[in-house]
Amino acid sequence: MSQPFIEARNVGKQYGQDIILERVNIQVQEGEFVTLVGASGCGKSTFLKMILGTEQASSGELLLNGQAMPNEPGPDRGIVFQQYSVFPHMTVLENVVAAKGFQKASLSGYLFGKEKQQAKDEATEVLTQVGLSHALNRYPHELSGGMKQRLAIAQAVICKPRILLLDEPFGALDPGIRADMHRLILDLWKKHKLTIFMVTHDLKEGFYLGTRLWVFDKLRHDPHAPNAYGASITYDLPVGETQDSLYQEITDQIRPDSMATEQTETVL
Ligand SMILES: Nc1ncnc2c1ncn2[C@@H]1O[C@H](COP(=O)(O)OP(=O)(O)OP(=O)(O)O)[C@@H](O)[C@H]1O
Repeated sequence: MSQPFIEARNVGKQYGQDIILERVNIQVQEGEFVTLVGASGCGKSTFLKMILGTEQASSGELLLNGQAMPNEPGPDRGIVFQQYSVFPHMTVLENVVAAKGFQKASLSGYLFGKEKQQAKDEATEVLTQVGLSHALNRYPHELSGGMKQRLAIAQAVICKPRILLLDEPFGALDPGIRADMHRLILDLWKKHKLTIFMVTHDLKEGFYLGTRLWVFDKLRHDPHAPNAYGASITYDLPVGETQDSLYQEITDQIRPDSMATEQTETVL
């Protein structure tokens, strides 16, 4: 097998005395679509932040192409959060052009002349891909939740990341809109040959969208010291094209408190 694109070797993470993650060992090849599920607070977002470069492992090694993961965000890694992270005072087009500008090395992030026109053309192209070509001149407050999330995705995609990190990106959207977003993300994944890591609280969504599903859970518990042990990846499953029998098996096997109690319905 070729060198993994991303590899975690015995990765652990703690904040002060609290152990969040321990003994995380994984290898991921470029082009995989990994979905991450697990109880609230078990460290899924923390793991994404370590790939993004805004958090570092406390122990072990996290590698990108065999080298230490850069300890700051870079254009090769884009992220979309559940809460819409767009600039409220800019139009849809300006938001995406600005995202491209911040990618530039210039301190101001401003683009000028030919470069700016090129960024506008690229932004228009990406906004067409995410279905927002009719809303280029609207402001975020004039957009629906789904449209805002399409905009946030366009901001990430224009930077041409190789890795796209999605932290519950559809959690705030209603089921009908989520089905549209699923189609969009699968299209972008294929078109741009992305490697995706997506946190979701919806197990069915995780099974449907991913090529691989990770369950984060604690293997060790001390009832007197709940933060003495961290979560690991307790299941690493090939998924995709909803495998109903496997889905049922995992639903039955993972601890009842491993998933959020919130019941969300996924329309597939
Ligand atoms: N900067 C920080 N300093 C201290 N503790 C933190 C910090 N960031 C996260 N934590 C703690 O780390 C634990 C894991 O948080 P994280 O957000 O990774 O969990 P999660 O699995 O993504 O949860 P959720 O599903 O609710 O989003 C939590 O207990 C959280 O309070």
